[in-house]
Amino acid sequence: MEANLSRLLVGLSIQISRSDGRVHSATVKSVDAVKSTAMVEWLERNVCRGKEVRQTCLFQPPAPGLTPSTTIRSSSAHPETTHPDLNPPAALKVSGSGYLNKYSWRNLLSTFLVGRRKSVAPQDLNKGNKRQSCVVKPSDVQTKRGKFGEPSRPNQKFYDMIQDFRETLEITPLSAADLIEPHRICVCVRKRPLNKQELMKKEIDVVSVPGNGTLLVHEPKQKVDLTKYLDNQVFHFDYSFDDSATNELVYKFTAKPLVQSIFEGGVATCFAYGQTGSGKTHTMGGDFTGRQQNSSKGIYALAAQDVFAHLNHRKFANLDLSVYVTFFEIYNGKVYDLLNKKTKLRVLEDDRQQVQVVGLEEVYVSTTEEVIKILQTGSACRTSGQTSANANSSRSHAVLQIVLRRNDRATTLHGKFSLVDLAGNERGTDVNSYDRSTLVETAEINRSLLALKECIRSLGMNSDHIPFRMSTLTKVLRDSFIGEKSRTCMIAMVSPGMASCDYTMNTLRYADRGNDFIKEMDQTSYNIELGLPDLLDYSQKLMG
Ligand SMILES: Nc1ncnc2c1ncn2[C@@H]1O[C@H](COP(=O)(O)OP(=O)(O)OP(=O)(O)O)[C@@H](O)[C@H]1O
Repeated sequence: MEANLSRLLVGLSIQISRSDGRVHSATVKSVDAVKSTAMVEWLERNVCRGKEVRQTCLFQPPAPGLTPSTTIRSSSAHPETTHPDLNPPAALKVSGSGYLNKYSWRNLLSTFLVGRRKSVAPQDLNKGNKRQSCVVKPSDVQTKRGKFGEPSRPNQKFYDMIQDFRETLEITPLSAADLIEPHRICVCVRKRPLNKQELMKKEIDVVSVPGNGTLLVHEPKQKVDLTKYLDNQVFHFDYSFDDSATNELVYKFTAKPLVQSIFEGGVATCFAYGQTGSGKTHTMGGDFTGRQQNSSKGIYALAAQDVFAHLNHRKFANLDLSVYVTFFEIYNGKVYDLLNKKTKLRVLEDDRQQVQVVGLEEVYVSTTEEVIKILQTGSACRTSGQTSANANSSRSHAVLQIVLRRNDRATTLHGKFSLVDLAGNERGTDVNSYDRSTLVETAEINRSLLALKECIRSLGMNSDHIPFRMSTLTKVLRDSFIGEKSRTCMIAMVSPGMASCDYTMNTLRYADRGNDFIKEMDQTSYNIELGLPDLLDYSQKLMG
């Protein structure tokens, strides 16, 4: 290349593509006419980074859907969209499979439609076609080698891509001092740390939690030509907790705000949802030290502690209330009382549609310590009856109810808080045993989780019809879904490992209720191939 022409390149703003699929702008800083290369630089989290690229790559046309000025950004205060050359259908056509999938697209939309979310540069996600990747000089994404020249972990390349991506994320972790927003339905996500086994296997952590309710899954994928790329999926929730969050922090933003509502005569429900081993019991029942569970550190005990604090508060003292607890398990559609030797109980509905669990033991309690004792007895009963404790416990729903009753003759119900450790959401095909009982068990779990989702969805849409008869779980929790004063919180737990990626995506899709805009979009059965202007138009209409 001519030296003069080379010099003209200096200062040019170009789009570069990274091996993890991100495409972003960079500036040409210098050219080497002899080597026919150019040095390009860009800022990444305030750090200047650079690469040497072949000059020929600078003259490649932009990849389909990527005009140099295509930018979609959101800021926490003012959603801002700059897309002077945005070509909607092409802009959609950026994922490895050709189009952003429905979930990425929903989240991409909600990223710039919901102003309170911080930008995680979703415009840079899911881009990984061959033409874009040609401009990357892979010096800093090359596979790192161990002592003997072998890759230092399986899937090292994906690990590097994820690390590279993380460097660009703006992290705003949730802190105890953050404001708690009132929600009738609150949906959150919690990522657990990699466990010992996963660390030993050098599992890759594929989940990032930048904060502000956002969670990213870096789904490792491979194209037909064996090129590896990340399909980065963005999800938004009311709160997202990273692997350093304590149970106390999770409690503060999820179940704690519901305690007051039961003193105001409401019905509150908190669900822990997720695959086996994702941390449901850890969150609800308390941390494990080896096999020993510290029940005082779980949401069950923290909620009980707050209930007693409220009971003694002068604001509620004149209500003259007493506290009772029930603890039961729903397994294969049947209810078993964990406070009465796992007695099987019947669920009946009277002609006023009141659902009763006949004979359920309701124990009077006056301190948190008593509740903790009851939890320990109940949990032991839950596991002692099983031969394969973990597999079985994860395939039943455990429900702790904290009931407030007036000290009148009829001990009238005042308020109720149900805390539910749901069964693992693994699909039937993923279990090891295929015998009839396992299939029945799986079908029942799927049915109840689907019913739960439908009930929460109907509740969110203020629908007159709540399909609570679809399963025993929703029947038993019927009063959680009806009435003005019902409040619900769902905590979706995810495991961070690459091996759990499919389960994690399932969990997030289940919990991803999106925002009101998304709900309305669902109702109008929108087409994911709508052009961007149509969607912006629609969103503006919705936002009034
Ligand atoms: N946030 C966390 N921090 C540290 N360890 C955790 C966390 N979440 C879970 N764990 C650990 O992971 C393991 C599995 O967690 P847990 O038993 O709570 O999963 P689960 O979802 O209830 O599983 P199952 O459905 O089989 O009952 C436990 O050893 C637990 O201590």
